Amino acid sequence: MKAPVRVAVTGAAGQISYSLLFRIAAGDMLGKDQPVILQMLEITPALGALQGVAMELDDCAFPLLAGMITTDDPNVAFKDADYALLVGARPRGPGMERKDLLEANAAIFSVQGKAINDHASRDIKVLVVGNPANTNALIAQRNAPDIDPRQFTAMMRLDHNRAMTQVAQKTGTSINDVTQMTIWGNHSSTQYPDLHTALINGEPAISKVDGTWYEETFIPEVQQRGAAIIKARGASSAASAANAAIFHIRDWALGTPEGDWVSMGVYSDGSYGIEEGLIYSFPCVCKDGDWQIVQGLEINEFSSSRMKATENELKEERNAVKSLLPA
Ligand SMILES: NC(=O)c1ccc[n+]([C@@H]2O[C@H](COP(=O)([O-])OP(=O)(O)OC[C@H]3O[C@@H](n4cnc5c(N)ncnc54)[C@H](O)[C@@H]3O)[C@@H](O)[C@H]2O)c1
Ligand SMILES: O=C(O)C[C@H](O)C(=O)O
Repeated sequence: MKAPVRVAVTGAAGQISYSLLFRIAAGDMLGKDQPVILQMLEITPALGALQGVAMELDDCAFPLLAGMITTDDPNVAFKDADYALLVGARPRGPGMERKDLLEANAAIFSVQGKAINDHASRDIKVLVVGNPANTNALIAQRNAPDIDPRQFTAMMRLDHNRAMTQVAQKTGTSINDVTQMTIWGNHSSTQYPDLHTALINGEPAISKVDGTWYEETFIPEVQQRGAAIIKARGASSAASAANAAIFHIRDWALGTPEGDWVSMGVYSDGSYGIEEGLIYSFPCVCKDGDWQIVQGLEINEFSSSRMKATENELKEERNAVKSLLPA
């Protein structure tokens, strides 16, 4: 058996975590041979509910669950953490855009970035789920100057999975036939789900669908899927969000399948002309616990303008939180 790793999860009494924690403890994220210690953070009033979640985790008798910490202190939650899933933040309600949450949520991520900087493992892998995820990831990253910025990522995997399912259903194929999907940009309604890079059974996906469906149905449906879930369920996505978080960390830690890639919000190095330092979603290949942006994809004029629009939104969001971004 391997030595246990420490996994910090924030918002641990919330609805996403109610699915996420149990799957981490079951080994779905880091493998069936990797024991985990869960370090669960909540706000003080939610500690009672968090205790109930910890009791349920106990009652599962998970062989891989090597320990648990419940706390309202970020310095305790992130102590020596090897992984951090930053879920704790307010979700949006009907009629809101995710960036409307910036005011309520941004400060959480500066505090947590500092705590990660001061207490976490130097090799920590951070995934920000709380919305607006990309800009919250930027805030956490900028408040953790002693940690490599490449270790802060934002969750785009739910959008990636949504896009794969939409195109598989449209073309009467299986999810297993779809590869090389790409979501560019922000986890928001400006994101650009790009079918030009995707393949269905090894052939260009764009050649299997008509252009009107692509532009007028596929793109807006993927962009608006979060809002559609809120409308249908009366609450934002939870189990599918937890699943996307599991897939994101699993692939980052254990690698992406040969010949395929995933979409991750990562620190831009200027690839594809996207401003350096933004947390922007790119197609990424993961290997040996590291990610690389897929290079050399052909970008047509349509794609280029969509990629720019979502980049511009990220710049605006960054501007709105500049007081939380140390120089
Ligand atoms: N990136 C994505 O694809 C994606 C998908 C789904 C949801 N989300 C976002 O994830 C976030 C959580 O969603 P949810 O449905 O679990 O919400 P929720 O309200 O059910 O749970 C959030 C939890 O976070 C806790 N919390 C608040 N401030 C905290 C802090 N400073 N430290 C620790 N915990 C804190 C709350 O007490 C609550 O228990 C929301 O912002 C939502 O919009 C993102
Ligand atoms: O849409 C939301 O606000 C929740 C989440 O980001 C989602 O995409 O389902």
